[in-house]
Amino acid sequence: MGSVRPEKPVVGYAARDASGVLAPYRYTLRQTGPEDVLMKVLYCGICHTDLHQTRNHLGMSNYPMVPGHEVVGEVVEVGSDVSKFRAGDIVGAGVIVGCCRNCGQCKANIEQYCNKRIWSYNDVYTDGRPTRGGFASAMIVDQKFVARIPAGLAPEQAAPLLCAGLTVYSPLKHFGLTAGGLKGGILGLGGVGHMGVKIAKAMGHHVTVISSSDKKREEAVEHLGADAYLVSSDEGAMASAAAAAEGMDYIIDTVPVAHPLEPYLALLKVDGKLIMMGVISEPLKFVTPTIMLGRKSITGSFIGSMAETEEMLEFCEKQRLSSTIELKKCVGCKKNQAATCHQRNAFIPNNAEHHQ
Ligand SMILES: NC(=O)C1=CN([C@@H]2O[C@H](COP(=O)(O)OP(=O)(O)OC[C@H]3O[C@@H](n4cnc5c(N)ncnc54)[C@H](OP(=O)(O)O)[C@@H]3O)[C@@H](O)[C@H]2O)C=CC1
Ligand SMILES: O=C/C=C/c1ccc(O)c(O)c1
Ligand SMILES: [Zn+2]
Ligand SMILES: [Zn+2]
Repeated sequence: MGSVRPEKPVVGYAARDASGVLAPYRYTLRQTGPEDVLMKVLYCGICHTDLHQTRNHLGMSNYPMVPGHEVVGEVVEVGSDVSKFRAGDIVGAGVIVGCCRNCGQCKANIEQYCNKRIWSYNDVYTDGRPTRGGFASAMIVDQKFVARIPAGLAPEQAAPLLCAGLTVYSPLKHFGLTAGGLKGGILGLGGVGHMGVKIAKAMGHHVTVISSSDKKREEAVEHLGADAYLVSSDEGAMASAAAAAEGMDYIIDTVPVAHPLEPYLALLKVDGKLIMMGVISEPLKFVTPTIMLGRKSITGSFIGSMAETEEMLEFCEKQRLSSTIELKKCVGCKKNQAATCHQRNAFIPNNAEHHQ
């Protein structure tokens, strides 16, 4: 006998092609299984990966696609084997909603590197259905991939932490870059970059924002608390920074398009790390002396684990860190109440019933 719970009809916003346009799309969620958490979506951040995926930048997009992987919701129903969450809890889900649980990576609690990871959208779930993300009225997620949003974090502020926040927190922890006094660079001041500044500052780092223009100087220095600001096209300023006695311990590179690496490698100190975050499907170039003469590393990192998600959320609560967001009302309900701020967009689909 299967579950007697019915499948839940939902409305989401789907890309039907690579144009980048999203429009209402109706579908059903699977029945709430024993390990499942059904959540009403309250807020969902917009990550540049949503743009890459909806626009088929990676050549792997399947349509219709309901994006969204910075999801905060209220638990509506839990499966029989779920004890950690109950109806009414405020929870979050991110980029990954499944893994094999048996491989070395899964056993080491770095399930984001499992070769059988299941993405929260544009993938196929264990039941053979397409996965659909958080630009929707509701989502069902296995409890392993659900995190509790701490009471001290506003739900809408928490949404971008589930990808952008985690994406910078994880490599700083993994590469041992958490000590106070380190010198860090944040290349690209968008969703991931602005969380990079906040988290690195909270760790006590000296933070330099490296941006493509002068437009975000005030944002970086006055609002986010960056210690220095470099415009990447200002060759004089870049050369002076590279010649500075002490270089940077790390640079978190969030640029989402192909770009030269050598100007940034030049800013690193001996043993410094250029940590690539951007999803770039073209080859990047550099000449080897730029890393050899300083034993520098170019590395990458992919989101973070569920254990790190919980740790990062606690860190943000403790440090009173939040994301900087722009709230957008659901486009479908026509009540456009855009409010406040800069940098990030939050998509608010909890009015999706309006369209049913
Ligand atoms: N590795 C991982 O696990 C993750 C990877 N990503 C990837 O990281 C990248 C950044 O994501 P996110 O921060 O959400 O993106 P945003 O669009 O919010 O920010 C990217 C920033 O890069 C800079 N930039 C420089 N050149 C360009 C360009 N040609 N087009 C757009 N931006 C440019 C801009 O900063 P400025 O104006 O300061 O120059 C911009 O604000 C994406 O490729 C995304 O897919 C995202 C999350 C997780
Ligand atoms: O935003 C989160 C996802 C990041 C991501 C990283 C690497 C990759 O190949 C992707 O398709 C997405
Ligand atoms: Zn993301
Ligand atoms: Zn695995």
